Amino acid sequence: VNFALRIGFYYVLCIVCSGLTAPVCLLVNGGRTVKNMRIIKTVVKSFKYFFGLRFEVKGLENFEVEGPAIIVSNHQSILDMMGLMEVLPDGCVQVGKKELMYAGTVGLITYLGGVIFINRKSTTSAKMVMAEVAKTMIADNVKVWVYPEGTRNCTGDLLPFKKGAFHLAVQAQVPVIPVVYSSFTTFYNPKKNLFTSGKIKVEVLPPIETKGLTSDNVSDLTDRCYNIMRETLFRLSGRPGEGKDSS
Ligand SMILES: CCCCCCCCCCCCCCCC(=O)SCCNC(=O)CCNC(=O)[C@H](O)C(C)(C)COP(=O)(O)OP(=O)(O)OC[C@H]1O[C@@H](n2cnc3c(N)ncnc32)[C@H](O)[C@@H]1OP(=O)(O)O
Ligand SMILES: CCCCCCCC/C=C\CCCCCCCC(=O)OC[C@@H](O)COP(=O)(O)O
Repeated sequence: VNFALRIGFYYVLCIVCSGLTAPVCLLVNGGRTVKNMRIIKTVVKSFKYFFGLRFEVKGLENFEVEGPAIIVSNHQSILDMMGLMEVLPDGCVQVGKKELMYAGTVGLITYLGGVIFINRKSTTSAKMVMAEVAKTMIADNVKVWVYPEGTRNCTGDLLPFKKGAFHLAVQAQVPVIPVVYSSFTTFYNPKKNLFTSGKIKVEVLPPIETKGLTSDNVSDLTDRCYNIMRETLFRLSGRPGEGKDSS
């Protein structure tokens, strides 16, 4: 019951705050633009106090690359939105599933914030959207945040990475910046109805350059990021190597 109440409250908070923030975004910035993320971020950063969550962030200076970049991070839960806003650099949009667009006021606020919507069921259309993004991120100087696991996963390990983020980085010839959040399993587990207060360690890792790489190198780049992020996840979560073989 406690779990349902807390998660329910989170949903209500998201829906109500989106409804209140949307008109502010419209008044200040006039429509769909990444500038709205600053406003959204300010609102969302207060959410953690309601749930007793603390963030310990390291490596923020690694976001200070010149020009655009692809940011990749692990995706555990809808609660990630708080962790996202905790560190989100200016001028950064996220790639999200298109279903989010229809989530009422939350859909509206993600639209206004400039979230790039993709249809995960159609590789062809997702690739087309991503190719377009590769061009516009240079022109508009924006960073793009992608969850390369492609779905939520709260097992304490990483799912295999989808390659979209890395194709994007190579096509735009921009660095990849990995961000890792420690495992939520000690304080959040929907299967066990667990959702207590807790501490989340966040580490922004050094940028990985892609200058000169071609589509032939995408698989290697993906594996490299995966391995670095998995090691970091285990280190931050204090469970070195547990789960699968680390190969
Ligand atoms: C005030 C209150 C506010 C409250 C509220 C605020 C909220 C304000 C924040 C919102 C925050 C949102 C956060 C959302 C979070 C999600 O919604 S996460 C879910 C959606 N995101 C993703 O899925 C991103 C990751 N996925 C990808 O990048 C995937 O690669 C794609 C593009 C979807 C394609 O998927 P796929 O076909 O399943 O996968 P994949 O195996 O990668 O590709 C198949 C083949 O195509 C190739 N390929 C893939 N992409 C490309 C490409 N671009 N070019 C060429 N080839 C390609 C691959 O290499 C592969 O070929 P092989 O190498 O196997 O030969
Ligand atoms: C017409 C009224 C409809 C009302 C519907 C209201 C729904 C309100 C929904 C959401 C409140 C929480 C918003 C947090 C946004 C975070 C986005 C997110 O983390 O999405 C999950 C997605 O990345 C992964 O998708 P799957 O794990 O594959 O699934």
